[in-house]
Amino acid sequence: MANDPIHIVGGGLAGSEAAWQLAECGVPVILHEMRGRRGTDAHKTDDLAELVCSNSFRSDDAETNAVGVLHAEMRLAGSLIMRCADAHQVPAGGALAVDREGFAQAVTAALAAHPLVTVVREEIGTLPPAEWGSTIIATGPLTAERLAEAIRAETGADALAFFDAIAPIVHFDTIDMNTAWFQSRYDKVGPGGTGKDYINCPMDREQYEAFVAALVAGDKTEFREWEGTPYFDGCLPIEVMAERGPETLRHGPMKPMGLTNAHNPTVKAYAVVQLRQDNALGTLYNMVGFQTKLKYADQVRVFRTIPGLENAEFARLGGLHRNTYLNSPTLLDGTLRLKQRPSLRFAGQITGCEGYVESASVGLMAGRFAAAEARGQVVAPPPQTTAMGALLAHITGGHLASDEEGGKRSFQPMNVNFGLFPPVEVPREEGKRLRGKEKTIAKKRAMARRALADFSAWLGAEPDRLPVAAE
Ligand SMILES: Cc1cc2nc3c(=O)[nH]c(=O)nc-3n(C[C@H](O)[C@H](O)[C@H](O)COP(=O)(O)OP(=O)(O)OC[C@H]3O[C@@H](n4cnc5c(N)ncnc54)[C@H](O)[C@@H]3O)c2cc1C
Repeated sequence: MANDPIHIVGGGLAGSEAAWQLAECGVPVILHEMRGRRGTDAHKTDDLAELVCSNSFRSDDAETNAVGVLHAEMRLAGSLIMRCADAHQVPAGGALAVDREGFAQAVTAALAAHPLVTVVREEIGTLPPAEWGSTIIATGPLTAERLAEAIRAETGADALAFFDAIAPIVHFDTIDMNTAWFQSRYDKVGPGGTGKDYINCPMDREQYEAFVAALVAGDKTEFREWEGTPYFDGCLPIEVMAERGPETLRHGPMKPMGLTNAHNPTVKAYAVVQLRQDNALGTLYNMVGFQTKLKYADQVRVFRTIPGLENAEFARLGGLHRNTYLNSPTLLDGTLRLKQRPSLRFAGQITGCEGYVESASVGLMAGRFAAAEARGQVVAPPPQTTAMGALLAHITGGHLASDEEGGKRSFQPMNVNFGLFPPVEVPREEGKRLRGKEKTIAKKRAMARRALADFSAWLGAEPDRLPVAAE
């Protein structure tokens, strides 16, 4: 019922946006935030929606940049986070950067002033009691331990990750398939596979030795205090493996066995880098076993020495940091509810998105879904052609769940990027005229235009129209 309050746990970017969307729909909200009672390893204040690190919401270009499109969609949907970011903008070229204190204080004040929002400062240490009814959990990458344990007990040990060991993800159309080839190791056909499920990039001995030396010499990010958890097997950074000896990688993620170079079958590769399809659309591929702490510039420099990846564009670079997130594609339904307990919805980075804006946008969707449900309306997610829909599809199932080595989890958090959008054709005349980079930009423009048109249509089609930006 719309008069029963909806509880939200966590008043970060996602929880604050979800609370705003609900309240603006006329649904009362109780927002439980522990800061004020206890802190996290990264937050410094008690403000809601505190930015824990950079003060940038990244590119504000809604014509050729996916995060800019996400900004635009959020503004169309009456986002509190975007309204406060716009009001507290500081100069940053094409990026949207904010005065962090002014921004967080504005979000805190707007929620405190809303008659339908009650903020309670307390840590929630268990799963919400049944009497709470519909609840959104938006406790973020640093979810307090007791609640994280309770979520893990409910969902299963493999369902909640505490570490984000990220391998770089490459846009397929930037891989040189005249050098690389499709093949699964030993041509093995896994469930739903074809025996050609991986992209393989070959190296000869000289290339391999130079590559290992570059990894060892590369500039690395140091662990911060709050990341002081030791490495564990299965997500050792690639450069740590390289440091263990020159042959380690050839017997690990770069082993050449069971693979025959389709372009040069008689020459055996000395080592092979494999990439695995990362989204259902086949537009993104991740570098298998390449989780890394190399600094971003060095990742680009060193990984572009891999034959076939000389011109690779990365949808995301690798990293290794503390991050509590769900294996959402198996756990959540299309409107972010826990399948096994639909009164619980999740939002923000804990669902497996990455970044301030993405987290807030998932909060926005969760708030709208919960509001529609409270009002007895049918909930329709935004289409995958929109930035929010593309992100939601990544979170709730638009990825591949297993790999040929036996169904290991492969879901990794991700920023919004055009690789998550279904492909689009540029108008024929334009397509004929353009080449290379210009064509790529034209495609991005077409995706951005389509996203904003479809998002506006989605907003307009919502029953009983949920709030949108002031017209
Ligand atoms: C150290 C660090 C640096 C980051 N830097 C960036 C960056 O520079 N740029 C970027 O785009 N993204 C960054 N991120 C990623 C991510 O975008 C942010 O963490 C973002 O704040 C996530 O939004 P959220 O709402 O999901 O979680 P949060 O903003 O973290 O909000 C979660 C809230 O839940 C509260 N909470 C947790 N457990 C409980 C509980 N049991 N009971 C009650 N309240 C609870 C927390 O106090 C917090 O206020 C960073 C993440 C980390 C960890």
